[in-house]
Amino acid sequence: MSIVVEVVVALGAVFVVFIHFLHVLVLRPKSLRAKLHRQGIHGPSPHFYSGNIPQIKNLLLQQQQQQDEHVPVSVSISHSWTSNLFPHIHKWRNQYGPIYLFSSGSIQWLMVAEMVMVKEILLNTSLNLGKPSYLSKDMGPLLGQGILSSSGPTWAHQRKIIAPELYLDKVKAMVDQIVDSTNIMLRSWESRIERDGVVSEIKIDEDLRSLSADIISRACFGSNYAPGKEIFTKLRDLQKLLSKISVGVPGLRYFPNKRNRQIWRLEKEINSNISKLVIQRQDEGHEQDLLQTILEGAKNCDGLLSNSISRDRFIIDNCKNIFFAGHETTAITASWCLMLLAAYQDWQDRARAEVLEVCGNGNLDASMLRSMKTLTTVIQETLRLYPPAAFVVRTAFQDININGIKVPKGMNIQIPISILQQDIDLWGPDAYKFNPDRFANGVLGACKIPQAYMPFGIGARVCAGQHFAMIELKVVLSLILSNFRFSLSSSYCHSPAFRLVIEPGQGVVLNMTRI
Ligand code: HEM
Repeated sequence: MSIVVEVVVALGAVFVVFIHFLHVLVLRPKSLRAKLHRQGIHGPSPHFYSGNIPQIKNLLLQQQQQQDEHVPVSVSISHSWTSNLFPHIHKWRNQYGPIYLFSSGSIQWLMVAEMVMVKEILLNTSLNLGKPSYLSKDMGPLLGQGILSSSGPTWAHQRKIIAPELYLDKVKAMVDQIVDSTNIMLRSWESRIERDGVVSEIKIDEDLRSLSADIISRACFGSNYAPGKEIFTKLRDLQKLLSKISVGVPGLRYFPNKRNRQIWRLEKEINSNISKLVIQRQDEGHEQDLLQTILEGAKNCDGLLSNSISRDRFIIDNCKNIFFAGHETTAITASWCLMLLAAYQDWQDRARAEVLEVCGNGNLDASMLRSMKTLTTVIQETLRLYPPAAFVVRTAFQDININGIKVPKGMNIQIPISILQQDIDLWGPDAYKFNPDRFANGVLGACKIPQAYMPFGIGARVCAGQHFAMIELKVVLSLILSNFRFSLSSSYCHSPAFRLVIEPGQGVVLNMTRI
């Protein structure tokens, strides 16, 4: 009798799992797609389990092979890299128009590369559009339910607590700290140049990542920044492991294979290290850094937040979110900027002349940064051609009408920042050229539709750390420019790569001399 019961229970469990997968992989996707097909929106046919991922991988492989055959070995710097990294978007946009459907496993996407609709989506202030749930599920070990991945009232509450701390006034006070951190890196470059003679070949990426981790650790953890930086090193390893997992394919993160075991171990260690810092902080009293802001915000969690996330999750996840959002993005932008300034010596000279004029022989301070107009346009143009975040994503939490299209509840939306920022119709025939002058009169003068410039996103969920990032970039770049002259090394290979962010695939190698 008991065996019969066990068999019935087991069959029941199998049936429930089967129904769940049937719903997630077949019925729900079919129904979502059908609702958009009826409105004339189409796309490539997906496989029921892996969606269009195999087609995407094939197109990437073909693109890679073509490149290997045709591109001369000599260094060539073309800024029109999006067709190499996202050949599927170019192909399907030509085939199905700027608004089309595709699927990555269980996730159904509406690709939107049409500005009227993009504006309506990003400027929409209702809480019916939010972040897709795969961010907190597949990217859970990294993002959890923090500000980056949450939606609705939970997000609104977190934004209110965290964002003001990242705004301009607070960051201004940090300029001295950013200068101190940068000077440590510059002294190490100087010693290398002295050791090598006059010129040193320096691969800058790791140094800039370490610098950026140092800066964000100080902002986040104040004088506890050394253990904070250790946490960030582990988070970087976690990010690397997670970037290899295809999001949306059910179950991939739960197989007990070597990679997943590493992910689980790192997640546990990071969470417990942050908790230790928090406990230490409660014993020791406090300073007004970002962790303190998050801790004080957590005290007021009882209302809105506690229904959806616990106090501990709020603290841990948001520390991880700040790292993820602010560390890699800023370091990579600095790498791209230096690569471009090395490739375009006239711009390097112009930017350096401005920095020297603004700073004179004195120390850099916050008030000087506003006068660095040329450097600002160089950073803006870098972020246009090489935005670290390639896409902005949203999910419809309710059926929602966007510019006449009824987007059904559960549909995800992807907006290709990098492709819109290089669109000839929006930016003119020199869209693929490096021309910081286009920003001489601000974003309004640079593009037919200014909202098409969105390296930091636009609207309610615009990057909370954009001022922080711009200040950090200006300080770091102006200190480098005023201390060194640099050109691209012959070993530099221009190969933008997409690994959660758009980064120099083989790093940036510069020949550096002291001024
Ligand atoms: C060049 C550097 C950076 C770039 C290109 C960048 C870009 C972005 C983008 C595209 C978004 C998503 C916007 C959206 O979904 O609509 C975002 C969100 C965010 N970023 Fe940044 N970011 C940078 C630096 C930073 C820094 C330094 C910090 C913190 C210190 C930061 C904190 C955040 C936060 C907290 C959010 C979430 C905002 C929300 O959802 O309300 N970012 N960023």
